Amino acid sequence: MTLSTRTVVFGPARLCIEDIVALSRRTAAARLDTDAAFTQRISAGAQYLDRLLEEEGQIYGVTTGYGDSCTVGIPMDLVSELPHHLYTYHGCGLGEYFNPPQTRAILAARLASLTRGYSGVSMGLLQQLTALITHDILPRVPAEGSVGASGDLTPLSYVVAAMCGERDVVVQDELMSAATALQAAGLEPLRLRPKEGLAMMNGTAVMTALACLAWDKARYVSDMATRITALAVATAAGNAYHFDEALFAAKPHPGQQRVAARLRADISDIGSEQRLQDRYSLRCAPHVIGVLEDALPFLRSTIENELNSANDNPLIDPQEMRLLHGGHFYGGHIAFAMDSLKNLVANVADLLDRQMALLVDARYNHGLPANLSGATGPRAAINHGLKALQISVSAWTAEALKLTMPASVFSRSTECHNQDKVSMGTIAARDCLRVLQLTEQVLAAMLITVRQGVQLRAREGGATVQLGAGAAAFVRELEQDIAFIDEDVALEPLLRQLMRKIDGQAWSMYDQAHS
Ligand SMILES: N[C@@H](Cc1ccc(O)cc1)C(=O)O
Repeated sequence: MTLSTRTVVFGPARLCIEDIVALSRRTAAARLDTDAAFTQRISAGAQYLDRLLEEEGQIYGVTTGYGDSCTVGIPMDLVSELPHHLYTYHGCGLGEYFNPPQTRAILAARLASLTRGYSGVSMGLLQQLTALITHDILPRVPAEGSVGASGDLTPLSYVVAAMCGERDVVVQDELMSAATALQAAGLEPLRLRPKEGLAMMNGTAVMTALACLAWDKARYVSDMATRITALAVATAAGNAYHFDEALFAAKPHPGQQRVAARLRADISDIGSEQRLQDRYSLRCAPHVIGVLEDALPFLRSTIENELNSANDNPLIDPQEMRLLHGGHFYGGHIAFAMDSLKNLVANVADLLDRQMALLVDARYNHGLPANLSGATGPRAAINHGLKALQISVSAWTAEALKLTMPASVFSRSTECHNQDKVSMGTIAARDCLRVLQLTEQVLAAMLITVRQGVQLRAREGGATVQLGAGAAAFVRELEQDIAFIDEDVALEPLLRQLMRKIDGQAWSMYDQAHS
């Protein structure tokens, strides 16, 4: 495992999506801020809570039961056991487990919230959570069971349980008990102080972590879809003038203008158009990808505001010595961000699916062979080129589109009507990641398609556009990975290899100054 020298410092400073992504990929290390003002703030919060307890004030979730059970008083001699009960009875998650990068992002997002200094947790708890990240001890967290509004209670119960030496973790691909992993790393199981169970669980860390990863993937999808569009126009012998600067100056969406500018840099007309106006999947590509591009800065600020928020309950203000009871675990902003993002991304998948439909169809591709098959002579009859790949793209696109139903509108009253309105943000974020995965599959297929198409266009003639330097270099890179297809070949291994490269964002395409 290679950790770069980059370190993400958890303290008062604002974190960004890239910090969480770097921690999830283990290209950065984590540490707590050592500034005295920060450590004093954390200790002051814990001490204030102790004092409140001594005075036997009523503190939700400390001297009361949880949620609707807040009317139940907890006898003082049982207060210390309460936090352990919280994670224990929430140990009812099901479904797939979050993968290692997702789990790392979850740990980091929870730490980001607790280091706002409003949660009344001890320095020891923050250190234990940081230690999980540093030693890459990854709690095994089931993905299902959060309504995303009492926080991600159930999935986060697996994080706090692991910190206490309970349930299972994965360390370097090996499944083991948390107790064994803590011991091997020289860490003591944590004994929770009052309120610490709530502080760990009563927040939006799971959906926020997934949102950071989704945003990062979506930004890359936007770039790749733009570059692929340029190569699709080149393959189809389409027109670059649809992306004219004066044309786009007349419609002032900056993201859409940026996509058009990127297309202009990638392709320029060399005359003799085949068709005065290309079909929408080519001509209106900036109008589809541009919506995603325009939404990204807004979504970033929403996701980062949540990431840098104290999103538990109750909050403890150590400066003003106030206990604030509220509902900051409600993930409405992330639910909206993820419901929106999955819609934007699925529309891009659909755009690319339509482009592929044009390119493989000899009725629309301006003189290229059916299915973009490279076979010639008698062997052309038995070769079917990209026929099946296009069918797969149709399936992946349909599945992505099907998942765009918003999750947030499925709010339902739960927990004896205490949680009578909930965000469903975690479901939205999981849907969004699945839509992204399907869209990346479409991207992988389109890389094969345009790589094949650009060569066929050169072979068949009738080119109407010339590639810019960036696009031409990209085609040369694609040629390293993807062989020209003349004889039929099973494409799954190649698709998987391309998926890995897309996930690793192996190609850098455009200047990122604006997102
Ligand atoms: N989110 C609830 C707390 C809660 C915790 C655990 C539960 O099982 C239910 C509710 C609140 O702060 O009001």
